[in-house]
Amino acid sequence: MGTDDSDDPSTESGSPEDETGAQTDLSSATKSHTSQHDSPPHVTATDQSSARDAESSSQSIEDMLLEFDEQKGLIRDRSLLDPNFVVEEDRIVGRDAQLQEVTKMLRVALGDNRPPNLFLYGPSGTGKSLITKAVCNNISRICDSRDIRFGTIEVNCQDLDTLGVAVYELAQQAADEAGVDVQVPKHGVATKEKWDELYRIVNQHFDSVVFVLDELDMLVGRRDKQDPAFSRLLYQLSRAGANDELNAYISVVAISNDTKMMDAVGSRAVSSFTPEDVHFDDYDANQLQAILRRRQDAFHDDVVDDDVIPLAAAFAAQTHGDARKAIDLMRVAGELAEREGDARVCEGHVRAAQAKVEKNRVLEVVRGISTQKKLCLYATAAVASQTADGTARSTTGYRVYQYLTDAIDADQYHQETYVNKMKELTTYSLVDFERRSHGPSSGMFLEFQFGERPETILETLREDSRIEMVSESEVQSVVKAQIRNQT
Ligand SMILES: Nc1ncnc2c1ncn2[C@@H]1O[C@H](COP(=O)(O)OP(=O)(O)OP(=O)(O)O)[C@@H](O)[C@H]1O
Repeated sequence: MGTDDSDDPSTESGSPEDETGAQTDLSSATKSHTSQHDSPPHVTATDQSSARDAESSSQSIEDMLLEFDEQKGLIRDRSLLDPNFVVEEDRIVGRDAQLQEVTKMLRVALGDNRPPNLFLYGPSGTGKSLITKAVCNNISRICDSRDIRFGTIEVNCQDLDTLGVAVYELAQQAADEAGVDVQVPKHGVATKEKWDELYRIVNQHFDSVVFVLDELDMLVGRRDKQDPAFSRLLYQLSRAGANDELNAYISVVAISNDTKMMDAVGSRAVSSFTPEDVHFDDYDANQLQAILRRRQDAFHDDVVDDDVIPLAAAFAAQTHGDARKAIDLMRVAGELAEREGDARVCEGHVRAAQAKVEKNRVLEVVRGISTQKKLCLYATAAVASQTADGTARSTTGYRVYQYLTDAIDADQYHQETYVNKMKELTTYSLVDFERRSHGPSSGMFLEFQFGERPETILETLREDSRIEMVSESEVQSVVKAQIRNQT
């Protein structure tokens, strides 16, 4: 097998491989038909397979659908490989401390009291949302038996661009949880009316509510950088909980990947929000293996090779131990094996899945960036691909950037602009940096480190026709020379 480009979303529709395949089948079928007239029927293996191919290409869509439907898949329970599915408690591994802390703090809701506000932070895929949901689900179940009307009102702030949209989303989620309709329109009304609607729903239907604001730092809003929308949301919600606007007990759980998010929260919000912090650290490869093993029954019995889970865990641990990535790799590997009609998921499927997942992620980022940013990224990734520790110094990256811009006759920015463009790319978590100095002679520089393999970034960027023009081997020689010159 190997990397299946037809799985790439950019080639999904119109699948060029399928077209080529169909043409080959048709031409060989015609040839064998003609030869039957000219000479005695001597059926070769090629003829047989051509005939089979010709037959299968005349199969109706319905026949094909039914045939695929009858094929035994490898995946038995897809929900276990879905990142949004809340797994049972016995499938949660390596998060005892956080589970205990969050449970201890939120259990106050069971005694008909107000739980504290929480700030859960740590890298993506480290179980912040899972732990919150698992604890809230349990509280909800017990509250039901005690006649306490408990609700979890959860929003992911990633796709919410203004405070008004976020408040409407909260009202919508509250209404869904209560089984009623929101009575204000989504657009064309002041944010104050949306707040009032949220308070109305909460006051009418709940005794106690936990608001879960996932990826809160992404809610920046348009107004001003000093007082971002997430800060205003925190202020308003936690203040409403403390005064008469909300009768129900309110706790706000803010979740973020950005450990510094609280530094950006304005002083008004800090004084009303005052959360208890819970830190989620990276998983190591062993923990990731344990997480995957407890989901192995997502697959039918005995269809997953022994080396699949260790390899998927090792790939996911390479970046920062992201359980979502590990689970995703298992799912994609399983789906690749199914699509290829293989009887088992094996190491090769995991490697192909890794290439595909990485490439898709990089594609997602690079698709929308300017040529200049692509050149900065390409130069830096080219350096990182040649250093022993996979890092790239900004000073070296800039020289390679200069070479690239000369080679394709593009505008050339100053080093400071190159550095700023690279820094902007850190918001996509594709690249990170640290300020460093290797002694007085080297001066200060930024050291960039990539979240994905630099080779994947280079490969993806070479799909840009301007970058493709530059000789790969020449870039490599320039990079090597520049690395040798590093002091
Ligand atoms: N300790 C764990 N045990 C079992 N599954 C886990 C564990 N931690 C995370 N997962 C699984 O990994 C995936 C991602 O987890 P989750 O969404 O909780 O991460 P997160 O820290 O909230 O990430 P993000 O910051 O990106 O939202 C989910 O499918 C979740 O079920």
